[in-house]
Amino acid sequence: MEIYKQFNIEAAHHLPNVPTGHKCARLHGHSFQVTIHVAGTVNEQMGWITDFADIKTAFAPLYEQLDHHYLNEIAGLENPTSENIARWIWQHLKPRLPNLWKITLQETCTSGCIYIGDN
Ligand SMILES: Nc1nc2c(c(=O)[nH]1)N=C([C@H](O)[C@H](O)COP(=O)(O)OP(=O)(O)OP(=O)(O)O)CN2
Ligand SMILES: [Zn+2]
Repeated sequence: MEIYKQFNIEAAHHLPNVPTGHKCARLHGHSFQVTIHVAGTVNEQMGWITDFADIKTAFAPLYEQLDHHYLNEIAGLENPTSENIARWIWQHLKPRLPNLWKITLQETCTSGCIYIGDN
């Protein structure tokens, strides 16, 4: 079974490697929606896979680094595309949340990224 918890992150960025004239070369902001998916078996005593609060606790240090920040200034996010942000979250979260299964990162209403690790 799979459970998830959503987080909203307000952040600014620009994309440094886009062609000249691309709109994303300019500084702009997004209300990113990050969804952390965890998979596992249901503990029958508790009736859950993992307490949602444990997902929140594991994600908290990353949330603090990302929310209301300029993403390009974060080590490893010099080119903060949806793909690179999702991968960065995975790399930092997986050691703290071993049953991490999938990260969905919605950048705008119509665009985003789904990442299940580079396995
Ligand atoms: N594969 C990717 N393509 C783009 C990314 C990305 O992270 N990965 N990022 C951007 C920009 O950050 C841009 O702000 C968001 O893209 P886009 O969907 O083009 O934004 P709009 O809301 O302006 O989309 P419209 O549907 O044209 O209104 C660009 N590409
Ligand atoms: Zn953008």
